[in-house]
Amino acid sequence: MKRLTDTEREAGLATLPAWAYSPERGGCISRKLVFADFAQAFAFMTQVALHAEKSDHHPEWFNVYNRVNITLTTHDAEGLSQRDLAMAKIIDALYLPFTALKQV
Ligand SMILES: C[C@H](O)[C@H](O)[C@H]1CNC2=NC(N)=NC(=O)C2=N1
Repeated sequence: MKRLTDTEREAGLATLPAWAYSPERGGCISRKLVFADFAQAFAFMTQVALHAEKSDHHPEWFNVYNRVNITLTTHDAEGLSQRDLAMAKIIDALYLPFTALKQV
């Protein structure tokens, strides 16, 4: 898997406004998500995990109660690849139904 060029990365990130780019570890993107409670957070993580296993691309993540912080990078590419952008899109889509359930 090829690492994205600066132009490819900028074009890709323009379609992922919730994700922040960091040059750490050759390049990665992260997003922080909030849920109504732990059950909702873990239900979401289960859906992401099933997709990650199917596509052999796995998130680095941190969960405490209703918060999930996710980082995506591609080891083979030593930075950001198309696979990270594809995974970020899926994560955004899977998160959407949970935002409606969030208690404010
Ligand atoms: C051997 C296996 O295919 C690789 O280690 C896969 C597994 N999951 C992965 N996940 C992520 N995020 N980046 C990778 O480069 C990666 N590589």
